[in-house]
Amino acid sequence: MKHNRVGLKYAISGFYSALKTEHNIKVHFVIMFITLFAGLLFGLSRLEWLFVLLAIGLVLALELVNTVIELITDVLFEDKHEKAKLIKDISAAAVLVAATFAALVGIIIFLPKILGLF
Ligand SMILES: Nc1ncnc2c1ncn2[C@@H]1O[C@H](COP(=O)(O)OP(=O)(O)OP(=O)(O)O)[C@@H](O)[C@H]1O
Repeated sequence: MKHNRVGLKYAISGFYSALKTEHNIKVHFVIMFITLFAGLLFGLSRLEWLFVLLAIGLVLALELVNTVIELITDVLFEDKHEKAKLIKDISAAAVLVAATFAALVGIIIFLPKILGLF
């Protein structure tokens, strides 16, 4: 139990470090808060919340993994290297796929509600 608490402390510390140093994570964090606020404002259904939360969690988790992959790549390849480029570009592509899915979820759920306001 104590071990779990210590693990959680390190995980939260890792999250703060990533948030402080990674611009993309900051941007996704701001988008997350705006989306959650909009969700509360529009009174999303249980199913809509499920998709929104899944999409947000997927993007944030992949951003964190992408950050780790970038860090490891920088340690392994100090100079320019074809493989380093490939690793970073594919890792960034994984985030892009999740972010695109999240944007689609956002459009499908929020667009009809926003249009309904007019
Ligand atoms: N060691 C390297 N060798 C070859 N290409 C590299 C190397 N490091 C980065 N690149 C290329 O430059 C791009 C930008 O890399 P950079 O390290 O500047 O930013 P990042 O760490 O991928 O992203 P960010 O810092 O914006 O979160 C990478 O996606 C990759 O295409």
